[in-house]
Amino acid sequence: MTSKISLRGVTKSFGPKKVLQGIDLDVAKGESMVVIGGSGTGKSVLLKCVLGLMRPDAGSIKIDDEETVALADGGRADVMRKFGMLFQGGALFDSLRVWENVAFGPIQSDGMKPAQAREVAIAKLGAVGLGPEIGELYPAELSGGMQKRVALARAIAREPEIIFFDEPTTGLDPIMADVINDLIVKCVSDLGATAVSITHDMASARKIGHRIAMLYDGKLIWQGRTADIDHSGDAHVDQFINGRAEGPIRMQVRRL
Ligand SMILES: Nc1ncnc2c1ncn2[C@@H]1O[C@H](COP(=O)(O)OP(=O)(O)OP(=O)(O)O)[C@@H](O)[C@H]1O
Repeated sequence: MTSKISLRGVTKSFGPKKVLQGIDLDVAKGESMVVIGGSGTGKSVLLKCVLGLMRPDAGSIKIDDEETVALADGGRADVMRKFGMLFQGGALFDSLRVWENVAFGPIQSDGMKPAQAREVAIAKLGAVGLGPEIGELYPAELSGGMQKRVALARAIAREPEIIFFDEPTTGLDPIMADVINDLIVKCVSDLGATAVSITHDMASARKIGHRIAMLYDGKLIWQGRTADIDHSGDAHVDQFINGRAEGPIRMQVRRL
């Protein structure tokens, strides 16, 4: 089976700081992969490398078997068209109405006429449980949970083949986080999309991931089926998923 996304030997350093030290990762078509790891372990750097927003120092990143690391702007734009993205914090445009936020991709990237894009936006808002009246509001008029729903509607508006979720539950209470997790699962499965998420929320990782990979010290120290993470046999994974202060992972805290 060919992978939708395939990384081999991806490395990235900033000066002397080696953030990624040889990442190998395969995500199959239609699979939902979640990358977990503590703060500062390089989850965002990894995501930016796959998105093409940052260039790795070495290694290969293939999307649909096509090498993307050295692509020039035109080829890069073609690959990016396959992507949808839910940014941490939503990143909605404050000055646009909700429906205009959701319609932004279809209008800007696909050249869809505004009237048709508005229909699409209203349908996608419906898919995340928001009525058409919400489309007329501005983001500032919505709660954090509703903003996340709008951001999800925007991420799926162009029916992307691959959707990236950056800390999708950050800032939400546990119940709203679970609602968003359920919506992510539903939207990804309805689209038949491939999903890659980064998070340190284990409840979210367990709910949305078919497979989980853990990033630690620049490497993916464990990857496997979500159901197997409780029996990983790795002390670092055990400490992380159980949220224990004691264990092989040492947090950098300044002593008072
Ligand atoms: N553009 C950059 N220049 C220099 N250092 C960077 C840059 N981007 C990231 N880093 C460093 O790389 C390391 C990993 O950062 P990254 O943001 O990927 O962590 P993370 O796992 O996403 O953390 P968090 O969960 O807190 O968001 C950090 O030490 C960070 O300071």
